[in-house]
Amino acid sequence: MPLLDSLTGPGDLRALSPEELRELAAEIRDRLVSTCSPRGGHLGPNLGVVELTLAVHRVFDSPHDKVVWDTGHQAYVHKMVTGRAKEFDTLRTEGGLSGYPSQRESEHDLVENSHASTALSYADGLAKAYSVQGEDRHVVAVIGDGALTGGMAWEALNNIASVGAAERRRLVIVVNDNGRSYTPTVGGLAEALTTLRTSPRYEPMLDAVKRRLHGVPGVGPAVYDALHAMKKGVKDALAPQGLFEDLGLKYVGPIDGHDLAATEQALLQAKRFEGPVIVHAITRKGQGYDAAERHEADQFHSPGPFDVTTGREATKGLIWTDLFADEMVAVGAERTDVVGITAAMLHPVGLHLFAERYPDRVFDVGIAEQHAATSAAGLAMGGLHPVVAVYATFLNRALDQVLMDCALHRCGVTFVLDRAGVTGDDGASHNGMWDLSLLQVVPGLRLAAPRDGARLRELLREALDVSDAPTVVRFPKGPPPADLEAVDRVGDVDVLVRQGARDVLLVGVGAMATTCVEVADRLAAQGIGVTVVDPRWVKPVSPDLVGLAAEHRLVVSVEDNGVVGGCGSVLLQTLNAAGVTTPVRLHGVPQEFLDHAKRAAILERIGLTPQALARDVVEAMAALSATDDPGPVRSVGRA
Ligand SMILES: Cc1ncc(C[n+]2csc(CCOP(=O)(O)OP(=O)(O)O)c2C)c(N)n1
Ligand SMILES: CC(=O)[C@@H](O)[C@H](O)COP(=O)(O)O
Ligand SMILES: [Mg+2]
Repeated sequence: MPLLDSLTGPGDLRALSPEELRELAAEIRDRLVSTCSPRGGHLGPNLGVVELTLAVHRVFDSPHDKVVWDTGHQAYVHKMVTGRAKEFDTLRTEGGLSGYPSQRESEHDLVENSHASTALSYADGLAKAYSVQGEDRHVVAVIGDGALTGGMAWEALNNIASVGAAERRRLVIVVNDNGRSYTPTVGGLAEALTTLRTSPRYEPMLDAVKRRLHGVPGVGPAVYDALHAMKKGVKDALAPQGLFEDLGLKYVGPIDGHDLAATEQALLQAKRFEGPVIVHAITRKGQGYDAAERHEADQFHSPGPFDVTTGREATKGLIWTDLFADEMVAVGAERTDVVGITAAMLHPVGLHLFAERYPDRVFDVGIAEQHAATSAAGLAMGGLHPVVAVYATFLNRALDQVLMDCALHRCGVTFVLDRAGVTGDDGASHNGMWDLSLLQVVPGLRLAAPRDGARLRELLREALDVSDAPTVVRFPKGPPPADLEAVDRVGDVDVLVRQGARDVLLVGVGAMATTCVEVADRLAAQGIGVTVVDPRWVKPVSPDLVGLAAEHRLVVSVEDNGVVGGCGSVLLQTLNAAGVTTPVRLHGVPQEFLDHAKRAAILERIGLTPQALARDVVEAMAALSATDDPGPVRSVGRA
């Protein structure tokens, strides 16, 4: 049996010899590659933390000591060594292991949120809790150099470094510094880390002294502390004043995060400190798998399925992002005022082609969506039209900036939200099911949801023509449907199907318009008259949509967003305010945290399929015909 499969928990690691640890690290890497090959996953980040994870779990005593992983995408090794190696082949499959920590899976897992830059805040809270309760526990937070560019991390560091009580907080911050988010990490912080990373390696010299002293009778902590004091002097002489020491934080490193003994040594040293301490580990994303190490775009940050031997990824078909990327290049040639902003995701959000063509007109702000939004307001005030391209779920943390910096000042900023709607594989905190609800509260903001590639191009350009309010264009993960031409247009509402009597008005939001057309086909077979419309701009609600609703017996809205506060809810409110009494049924994503699974499987489970929707409409029409009342306004799923 492979050593890896014999592990029952982190305690087993402490009994392994250096040779066995090297063998285990190799087995882990093989398992990472073989498991990610057929299904994709965060291979690069996890290959980079094999030794670091082993060291953390050998030096600290999880779950008594708490280990927090920032973003959590690099916790596969942690899962393997905390008793889940045998089921690791179920990674990111429905009902199997999540791709992020999961409290339901293990007592060793704590933070499930995959939004970056939060680990230090959790750790600060945990360390305070244990200090207040007088509990003798360590808290270890592992945070990447990319996540360290996020504002929350610095809010936390400011608190962690506060003098006084901090001395009693046993908090070890491991900076996993591989110099990259997807692409190389940007900004002054990154440059400072690079300086530290490349500073004269006073560590090796010091380690050489320690190794010689190791095992010498009488050489104990006091000697090591004296060495540390000496190191302080050496470091000041050889290495730039610590970025972190200016904050008053103890700093250990930089160390080679792939040298297990050195990493353990540094963690042991940190463990002996009473107060917060930073261990700066230098690692390499993709370490140990040539195809990942050589992958120039992002070192296999999150590849799709790939061939183990060649490292070649399965060809990805056309996705919505590609259409956006292409249109931005075209816009860039026509509009010199248009600039792009990414939060450390240049390729994933599709700004890479624009950046290649117009390198001076794209700004990578690091993992800093709040800064992205407000700096966009500044860019607009300065006479440009910024396009802020982020994944929908990551805009959540910048709601106040959209509201009080962009909208309050009527700034012409366009937010392009990729991965809007159910994304699936990455679990609850990645589904883009919040934006259509959250953004409804922003006065003046205009929100568009294209149903296909042609409308994406149209609506992006319409958004760029709005200079006195923020605009939003949102689209889902994966391939776009075929272009679907309107058969008519009522005001600014596209009519996609008009068949039979005006029984049902099906309002398809964004990509759900195609689904609604398929629903109409099923309803026709039942003799139910249907009009399918695509509002294109879902905020504000078009008066033409209100007029259409008034002409029908039943309105059914369908959106790839949470049902609470989404487009359907707002349409209902608008109809009520207009005195239109046509009953409305809302279909959307249940207002819940959804477990990971494929997008299609989740849409099936929550009833956002033509079959399920058609069934519901037939039931409603039957009820309407019987009692002239289709039953209470229903939102699919639990609010
Ligand atoms: C708020 C937020 N924005 C963007 C992302 C997407 N994202 C996931 S991992 C990652 C890069 C993280 O870099 P780093 O912290 O250095 O970890 P590494 O992958 O290098 O181990 C990004 C941008 C996210 N998870 N959360
Ligand atoms: C961890 C993280 O936030 C990203 O790496 C995300 O998992 C990528 O998602 P896509 O695969 O949809 O680009
Ligand atoms: Mg990194």
